[in-house]
Amino acid sequence: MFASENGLRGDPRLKGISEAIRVVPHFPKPGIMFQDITTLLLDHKAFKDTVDIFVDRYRDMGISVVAGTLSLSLSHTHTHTHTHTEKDFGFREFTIRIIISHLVGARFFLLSAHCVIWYIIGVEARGFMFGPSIALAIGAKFVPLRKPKKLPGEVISEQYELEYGSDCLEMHIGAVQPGEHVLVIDDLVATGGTLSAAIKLLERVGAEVVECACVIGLPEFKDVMELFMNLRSMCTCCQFLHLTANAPGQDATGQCRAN
Ligand SMILES: O=P(O)(O)OC[C@H]1O[C@H](OP(=O)(O)OP(=O)(O)O)[C@H](O)[C@@H]1O
Ligand SMILES: Nc1ncnc2[nH]cnc12
Repeated sequence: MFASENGLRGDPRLKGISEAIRVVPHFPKPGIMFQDITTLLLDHKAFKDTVDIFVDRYRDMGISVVAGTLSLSLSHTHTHTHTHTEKDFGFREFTIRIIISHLVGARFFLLSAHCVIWYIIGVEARGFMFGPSIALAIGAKFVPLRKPKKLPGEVISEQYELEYGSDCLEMHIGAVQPGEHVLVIDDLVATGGTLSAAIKLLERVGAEVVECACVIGLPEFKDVMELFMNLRSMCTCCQFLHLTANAPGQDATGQCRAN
């Protein structure tokens, strides 16, 4: 599983994070087991631990140092190749990673590549709850991807399908420049449609999507792999939590269980 693959095995933070996420059955429509991270936000320790896991990851990649010299000019950018180790998340070659994560039922998804991140991209609305904290901590900029008609400036749009409908993401033109390296943050990946749309949007403006990271992944959505494989950016899906929406041991009040 992701935790053991990525140096988080036995990490005491995982249980607290897992238990702080509520599952609300049949919301927003019958049959959906809604993973509610608002209860995580009420738990200071669990919330901080969640952000810290992301920050630890990117700090280990030296991103805070590079972000300190962040420049919109490509000529001033220091880019390095980062070789992931088992210790710092254990990322392997893309295809292998996808297969492994799906075999174990991935719950924490992280799309990976090998360079320095300049921008954190948050997906409305729940990506905004984690993205800015991570961006501040590692010294990166934060760019919001918003739902339609929310951004006042000129935008580019990308439509996508959701577990319970369809939607559209928009980003200000000029918010990210061609060649810039970005990290996409969201709370959860289900079908992968939202993250795929985010990546496509960023690719259309010439950005390099270094990674996408979510707190929760729903392993029952197998087609997420195919979606990511069709993208230009390097992507993978991994887990550090094991929260199963309708598994035994989870009651109707929405209590989750850890690995
Ligand atoms: O992997 P997917 O199938 O695309 O689903 C995941 C997305 O769904 C949820 O957002 P939602 O669209 O419900 O919007 P919200 O954050 O505004 O509630 C969640 O926060 C992710 O962004
Ligand atoms: N089951 C779920 N819980 C919370 N957010 C979601 N977005 C898509 N599916 C979801």
